[in-house]
Amino acid sequence: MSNSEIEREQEYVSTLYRRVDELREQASERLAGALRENGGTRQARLEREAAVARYADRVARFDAAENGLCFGRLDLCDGGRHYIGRIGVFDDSDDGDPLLIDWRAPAARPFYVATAAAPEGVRRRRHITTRDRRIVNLDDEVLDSEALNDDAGKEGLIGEAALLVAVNAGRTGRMRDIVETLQAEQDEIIRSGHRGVLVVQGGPGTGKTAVALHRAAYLLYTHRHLTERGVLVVGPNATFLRYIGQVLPGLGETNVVLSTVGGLFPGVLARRAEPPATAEIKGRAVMAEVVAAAVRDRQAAPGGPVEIPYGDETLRLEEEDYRRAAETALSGPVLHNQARRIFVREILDVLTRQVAERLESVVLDDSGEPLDGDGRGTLGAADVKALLAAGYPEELLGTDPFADTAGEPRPLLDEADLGELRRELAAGPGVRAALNELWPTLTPQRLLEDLFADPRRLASAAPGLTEAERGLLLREPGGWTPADVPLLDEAAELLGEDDREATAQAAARARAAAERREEIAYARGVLDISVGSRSSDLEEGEESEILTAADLLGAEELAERQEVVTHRTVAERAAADRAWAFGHVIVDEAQELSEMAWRLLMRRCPTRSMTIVGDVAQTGDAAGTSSWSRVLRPLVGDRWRLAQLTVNYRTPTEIMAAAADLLATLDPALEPPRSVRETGVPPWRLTTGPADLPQILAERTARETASLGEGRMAVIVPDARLTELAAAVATAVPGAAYGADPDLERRVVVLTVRQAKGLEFDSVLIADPAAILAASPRGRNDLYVALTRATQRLGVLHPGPPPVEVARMTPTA
Ligand SMILES: Nc1ncnc2c1ncn2[C@@H]1O[C@H](COP(=O)(O)OP(=O)(O)OP(=O)(O)O)[C@@H](O)[C@H]1O
Repeated sequence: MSNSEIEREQEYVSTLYRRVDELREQASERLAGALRENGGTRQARLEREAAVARYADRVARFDAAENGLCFGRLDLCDGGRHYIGRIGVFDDSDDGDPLLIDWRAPAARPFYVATAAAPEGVRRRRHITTRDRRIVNLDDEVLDSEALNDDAGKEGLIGEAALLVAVNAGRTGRMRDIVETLQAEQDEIIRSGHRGVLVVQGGPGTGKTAVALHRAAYLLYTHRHLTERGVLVVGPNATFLRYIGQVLPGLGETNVVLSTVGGLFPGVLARRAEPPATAEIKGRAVMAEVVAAAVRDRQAAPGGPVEIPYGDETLRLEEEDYRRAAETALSGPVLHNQARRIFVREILDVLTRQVAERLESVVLDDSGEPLDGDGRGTLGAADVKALLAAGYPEELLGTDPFADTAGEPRPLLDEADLGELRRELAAGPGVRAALNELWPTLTPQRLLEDLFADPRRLASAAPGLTEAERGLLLREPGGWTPADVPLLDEAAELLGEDDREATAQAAARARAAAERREEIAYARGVLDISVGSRSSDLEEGEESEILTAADLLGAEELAERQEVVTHRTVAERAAADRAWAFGHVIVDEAQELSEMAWRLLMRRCPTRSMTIVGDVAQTGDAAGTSSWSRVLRPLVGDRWRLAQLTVNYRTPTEIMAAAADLLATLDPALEPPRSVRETGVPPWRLTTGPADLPQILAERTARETASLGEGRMAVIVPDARLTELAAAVATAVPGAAYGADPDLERRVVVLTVRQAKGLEFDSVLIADPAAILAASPRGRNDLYVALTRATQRLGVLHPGPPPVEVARMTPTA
C-alpha cells in the first residue's frame, strides 16, 4: 500500500481519535460533576448514582477502545463508505453523523460476511492495523469477479492476511478479542437472533470461547436492558476465567459476572478435594431426588409418642398430633423452613391445650365444679408455677373461681393467659429441643453435612444408589467441593430461606448499598480536597482555572474507580444473591458440566436465554457429556438450536493431523476442524527411560524456551506426576509456574490436562501420555485436549514405547 494512501487514511483515523478525546473529556467532566454533587432527597441520590454509573461506563468504553479504535473500512458499490471500529462515534453536527460504526451495528455486518460471491453491496473491504494511534498497515480485498476466482482457494476466509497475522502472533497468557478478524461462521453465531438455548459445537481452536464472549458483548450492545440483569459467563476453573477475564472489559462491557459452577453459591468456597468417582455420583440427576428425600426425612414422623420435658413435668405428643401438624404445615406452597413456622404453631397449640387442660383439671373437679381446696393431690408444683407464670392470680389458686362472676363460670385461662402459656412453652428448652428434632430449621449446608456424615441418613435418602456408591459419598464435615455446589443449590430450593438467612441477606444488601454510597462520597471528598488545595496554592492575581475531575484524578483513574462502582451494581448484587436471574448465561467448556450443574444453571436463567459452547470430543470430566441432546432434552426439550464451527484458528495443520488420528478413535462421526495455516514444523515425539523423564523433560523445556522468543509455553503432565515433573522443570527454568492456580503470564507453566482446558500456548510439551491415557476412563479425550493446545510447536516425551495414539508422530532423538 502506498505511503500516500496510508497518510490519507491516517488523517481520518487521527480525526477519530480527536473526536473520542473530546467525548471522553465531556464524559469525565460530567462524571466529576455528578461526583461533586452532595445531599438531596433519596430520589436525587439515586439519580446521581445512576448518572455516575452512566458516565463512568462511558469513560470506560472510550478507554477500552483506545487500541485499534478503527480497524476497517467498507467501500460500498453505491459510492458510500463506512469505517468500522470498536465503538460507534458520531460527529458534533446536529444530525450526529456517524464517523465510526460499532462492530456490532447492523451496518458493520458486511465487514465480516461479504465475499466476492455475496458482496452485500461492498466493493472493497479494507483492514486497518494501528499501533499507538498510528496506522502501520492497510490490507485491501476487492470483492469483484476476479476475486471470485481467488476466493475458491481461500476457503471463504475473510481478510485472510490480517487473520493470519492475528493467529500467528505470540501468545501472552491472556486471551485477546478478535473483533478485527471475526470470520463469517463466527459472526453468524455472535449475531444469532435465536432467543432460547444456542449450542455451539466445534473442535479445538475453532474460536468457541472467543465467539461466546463476543456474543455476550453483542447482546449487551443490542439489548441494553440486559445490563440490568447482567450476563453470566461460566468457565471450568479460576485459571481459565483469569485467562479470558480481559476480553469483555476490553470490549467496554462490564456488566458481566465470570464464575465457575463451584462459585455460584454465595458464602461457599468450594475448595475441598474429592475423588472423581464421588464427584461423578454427585453430578447425577438422581441426586435431586436424594436431596429431596433428605429434606423429607427431616420431616418424618417420630414413630411413636414423643415425651417432652417441661419444667418438672413431662408433656406428651402423640404421633397423630405430629401427623396433623405436619399435614397442615405442608398443605400450602411453602418450603421446609417456612413450613416449620406453621408446624411449630400447630405443635404449640397442642402443647398449650395439654398444659391448659392439666391446669384446669387440677383446679376444677371431674364434673367441672371448682375444687374445694383440699387439693386432691393433683396440683403439682410445676402446675402452680406454670399457672403463676401464665399470670393466673395466686390468690385464685385453691379459691373459688366463680367468686366474682355473678354465678357465670369464669374461664380459668383466658386468651391472654393462653398466649402467655404458649410463649412460656416455646421458650422451654425441652420443647425447643423437641421441635428442633421433629422439624429442624435447616440450611443447605447443614442438610448436606448431616446427610454425608451419617450412613443411616444416606441409606434412607439414597436407596437407589449401591452400598459402594453411598460409601463414596460418606465423609466428615469440613468444607465443600465444586460438585457439592449444585447439591447445595438444590437443597436451598427445597428448604427456602430461614429467618436468619433472610435477615443476613437484607443486611448484606444494605451493606452493599451503604458501601457504594460511601465510595461515591469518598470520591467526591477527594475532589473537594484537591480543588481546595489547588485553589489555595494559587498566587494572588493568578487566574484561577476551572478544575475538572479529569484535571484532578485523570480520566483513567476516575474510570477505574467508577468501574468498581458499576461492577458492583450488577456483579456484587448477583454474587450475593443465590436466586439472581441473569439476562443471559454463557457456558464455556459446557461438555464438562454434570446434570446437577445444568439444573443449577437453568435456575440462574429462567428465560433460558443461553449460549452453550463446547466440544463433546474434549469431555474429560466423568460427570460430563458426550451428547448435547442427552443433556439438554430433559431441561429444555427440543427448544435448542445447534450451530457448528469448523475452522481451527489455533492449531496448525501438522499438529491437527496428529490429533485427528486420536479423534477418529474417540468418535468416527466427529470431523476434525480444518486448520487455517501450516507451520512446516511437524510435531515430534521422544522416547525416554522411565527414570530419566523428569530430567530430559526439564532439558527439553529449557531448550524450547530459549527458541520461543516472547511467546509462552506449557508442559502438560499427568495429574499424579504434577509435583514431581513441575519441580524438575522449575530447576531448569526458574520461575516456571505451577500449582492450584498458576500464573499463565509466566513464560513456562506446568499444567494438568484439566488445568490446560480452554488455554493455548505457542509451544507445548506433553509428558508421559500413557499415564494421561490411563488416569481416567476419559483418558483419550484428555490426550486429545493436550495435543490441541499449541499454536506453533508440539513435542511428546514418552517413557518406554509410545502409546499408539502418538506413535505416528515424528520420532526424534
Ligand atoms: N476470527 C479469528 N481471528 C483471529 N483469531 C481467532 C479467530 N477465531 C479464533 N481465533 C483464535 O483462535 C484461538 C482459539 O480460540 P478459542 O480459544 O476461542 O477456541 P475454542 O474453540 O474455545 O478452543 P478449545 O475448544 O480448545 O477451548 C484463540 O487464540 C482465538 O483468539
